[in-house]
Amino acid sequence: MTITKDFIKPMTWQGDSIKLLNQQKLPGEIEFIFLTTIEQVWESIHSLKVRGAPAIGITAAYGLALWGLQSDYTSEEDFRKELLEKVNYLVSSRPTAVNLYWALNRLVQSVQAVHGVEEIKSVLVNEAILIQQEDEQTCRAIGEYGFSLFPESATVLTHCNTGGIATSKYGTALGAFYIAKEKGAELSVYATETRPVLQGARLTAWELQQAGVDVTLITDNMAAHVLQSKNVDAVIVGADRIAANGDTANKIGTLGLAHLAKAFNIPFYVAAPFSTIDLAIQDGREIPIEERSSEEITHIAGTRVAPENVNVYNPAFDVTPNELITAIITEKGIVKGNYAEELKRVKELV
Ligand SMILES: CSC[C@H]1O[C@H](OP(=O)(O)O)[C@H](O)[C@@H]1O
Repeated sequence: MTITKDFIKPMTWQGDSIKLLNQQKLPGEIEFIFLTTIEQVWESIHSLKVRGAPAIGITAAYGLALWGLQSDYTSEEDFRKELLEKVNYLVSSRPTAVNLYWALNRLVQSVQAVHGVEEIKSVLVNEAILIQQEDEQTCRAIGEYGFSLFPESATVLTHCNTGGIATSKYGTALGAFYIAKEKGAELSVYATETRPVLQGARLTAWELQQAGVDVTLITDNMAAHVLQSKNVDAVIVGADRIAANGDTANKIGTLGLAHLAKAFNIPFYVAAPFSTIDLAIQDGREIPIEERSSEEITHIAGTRVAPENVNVYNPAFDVTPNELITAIITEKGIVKGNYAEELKRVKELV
């Protein structure tokens, strides 16, 4: 059974708007919104209407292209100057996922040798479309490599949401489960709910259920017990930014899972495209960690569950040191060992 036809496209270029799946409404409602301004794109990324490193990169690229089409510059110099200001504006929506910067920078590079405002506008649109198209094949390849690591009828634990809606299609870590389904392999997945935004409970459980993948939802604080007692064969997670030495920023809670996997001698895999690898930074200490609003923690479904004025710390990501990562699964293969050398070598293949 080929499940790919059933994927919901999380974002679609409409020529004068971006059709976006509003992930804040899932799983109860499948709502599409149409973004018509760069400000709406910024807000959709910041408020997690669209989230997932590759997905926010693609959406930001469409946002920049949309702004270009709507601008009325005659001076190419002025247009280019404002273009860079809009890149910085979009990058400010979320600081951790390097895909946001990677996609926007790719658009800027794509018009370096192009001249004429109208020509530049056209190239920006085409490059953004190309990024989404390429991401589909990239994620499928990651899924194929990820699946190759799992034993027959494996039980796997995953964190947050790294599925088709977090990318252009297939996802990264979840891609392995989709490929398994296509190949008739029956995997069992434990999905952690992933407080505070509940990407696991709301999105991963929903995506895998829709795809007919056996998924069991657990709370984050059950992970140790599950890894200790449920014969889990592997842990696989996504990434938002991977430093040159393999240190990986991912959803808060990932670091704890990596230590638990080590303690229980379970392989710990990171699945990510090369657009998530930032060779410009040497190690995880340089990765900016987004801090989000206290309301994400003090409220559940709009109801206050913590006292007024309580101190809150809400980092959206943590950094897993490379020594806790068994392998990094990319579209160009499975990277192991000396990540500083291997990531650089494999990146040259991309
Ligand atoms: C392929 S999604 C990668 C990554 O993005 C998620 O973060 P967020 O939901 O805040 O955008 C999570 O860390 C995933 O692992």
